[in-house]
Amino acid sequence: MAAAEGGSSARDQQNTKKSSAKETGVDVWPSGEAHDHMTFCVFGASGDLAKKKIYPSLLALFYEGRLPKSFSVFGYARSKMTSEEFRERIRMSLGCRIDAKENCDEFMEEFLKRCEYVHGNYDEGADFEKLDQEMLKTEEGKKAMRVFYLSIPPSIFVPVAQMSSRYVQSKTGETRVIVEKPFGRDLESSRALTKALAAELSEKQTYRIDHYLGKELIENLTVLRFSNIMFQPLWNRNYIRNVQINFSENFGTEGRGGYFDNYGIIRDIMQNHLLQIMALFAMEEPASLDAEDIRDEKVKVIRSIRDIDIDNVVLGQYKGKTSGSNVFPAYLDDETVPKGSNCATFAAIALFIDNARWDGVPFLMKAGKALHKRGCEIRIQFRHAPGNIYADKKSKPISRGGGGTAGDSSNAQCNELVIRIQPDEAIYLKINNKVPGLGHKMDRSILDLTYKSKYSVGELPDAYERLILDVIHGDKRLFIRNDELEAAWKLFTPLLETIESENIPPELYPYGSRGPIGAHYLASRWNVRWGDTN
Ligand SMILES: NC(=O)C1=CN([C@@H]2O[C@H](COP(=O)(O)OP(=O)(O)OC[C@H]3O[C@@H](n4cnc5c(N)ncnc54)[C@H](OP(=O)(O)O)[C@@H]3O)[C@@H](O)[C@H]2O)C=CC1
Ligand SMILES: O=C1O[C@H](COP(=O)(O)O)[C@@H](O)[C@H](O)[C@H]1O
Repeated sequence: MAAAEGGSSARDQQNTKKSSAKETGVDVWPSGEAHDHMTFCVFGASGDLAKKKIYPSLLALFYEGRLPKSFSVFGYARSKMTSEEFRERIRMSLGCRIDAKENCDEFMEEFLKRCEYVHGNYDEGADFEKLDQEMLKTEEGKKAMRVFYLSIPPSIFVPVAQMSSRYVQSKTGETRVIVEKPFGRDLESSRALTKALAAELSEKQTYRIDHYLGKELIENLTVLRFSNIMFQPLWNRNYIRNVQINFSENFGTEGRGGYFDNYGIIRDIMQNHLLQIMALFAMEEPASLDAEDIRDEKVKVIRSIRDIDIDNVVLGQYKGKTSGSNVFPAYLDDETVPKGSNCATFAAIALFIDNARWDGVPFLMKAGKALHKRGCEIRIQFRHAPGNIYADKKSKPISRGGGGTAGDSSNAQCNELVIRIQPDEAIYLKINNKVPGLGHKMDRSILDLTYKSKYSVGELPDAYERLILDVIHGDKRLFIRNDELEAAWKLFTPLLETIESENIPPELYPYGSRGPIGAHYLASRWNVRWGDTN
């Protein structure tokens, strides 16, 4: 994988000395492309994602010397504002993870100097021509790569792709386009979107972003699996009893109810983020780290997932709660949500992969909004040690008066590996261990790799930082290929059709709770206990 290898070595060689913002940046493009300028354009520049994620990530990359020496950032949207007003608006959203760093102000000012704004409609050729003219001015005749970020509602993905491909493609270098989710809302609409975009952009140019793939622990999943011999023999049905992939947020859809009601939690989180995690977890070892080899394996395993049976699904929706003087609204209290909506804000699903490695192993996914905490993790529960001489024997205490064994439930004696994706990134393994001393008391201990204790790297880069950098490097490992998308929709569309055609009512759960009780019944049906309830 020339691009990626070049990319990482170039990253490692970055000069991190923060003497001057003017000096920062890479001269030679990491993937070896012959460009000498990058123009990065955000369509939907006045929006929420641009403000929250894209500008802060670009600034962080600039600060770390990851951007090319010569670059410009364009914002494009319908809102009328001057470039100066745009810069002021960006300034308000910057800071975040770099504000405590050395010379931050200097970097911010230097970054803002490279930002320009053009306003126009999303379907007017003349407006895009104007954008092209402004870009050319900042490119000063250099060989320019152009990166377009479609940070806009999906309803206008196609016109913007059309206009940008007709009027603002780079004439001197490559053009790459980042497309945000949602990529459709079912198989049919996703195919239509893919077809319409393919008429304007080649697959090579298209970067479908799933920001979960840019998270540190997700990048590490393949490292953990394929570079540690101890995990390799264990990673299958012979040793793993079940796998749980849990996502929770401790806030509701506040402010996004209108968007959310058209999608629901299965489309918003499971069809993309959690399924991608499951694919990386369960796929066979790729032939290499090349993007196509990895994505080939992901598609294969997604295609091996058994059709989802509605009996293996629990749906929930949060209801309001009052706690002292705090009032937490119900999903249906949001004025942008249609009255009486049955949209699920929580789902739990049992999935099965019909292949030799995973035959019979339940993969339980759980995702919910307005739960008791925010987090995302993978839990791997291993089988019991066969014939375990230390297994619980309540009526037969061990000699030397130590009393106690490894616990009184079979779960307590099983090893569990937890990959905590967020917050507080960690990998830890629960093992049975003898409590030191003369007795024979055992307990469950943890081999703990908590990132913030182990690594002194400070705050980890945001997922968007990593993914934007990968686009600049032309590294597609962490982006969704069209056949992966197709396989994901093939899996979830029949389920979504059943839920919607039968208007299945969700089970209500209180805001801030652990979700509906039904999720526990689902787990026990497969002889599983949710690990995150311990
Ligand atoms: N916000 C988030 O946290 C996340 C967002 N996404 C996805 O990223 C994309 C951008 O998200 P976000 O920034 O929240 O979106 P916004 O709703 O904030 O829209 C972005 C911009 O697009 C323009 N716009 C909005 N609605 C319309 C419309 N109906 N027709 C034409 N233009 C419109 C507006 O700019 P103007 O009027 O100035 O042209 C707006 O500022 C979406 O596809 C979203 O699904 C994905 C993950 C998380
Ligand atoms: O894609 C989405 O992700 C966010 C959660 O992202 P995180 O990185 O903050 O965990 C979620 O809130 C949103 O509903 C969804 O569209």
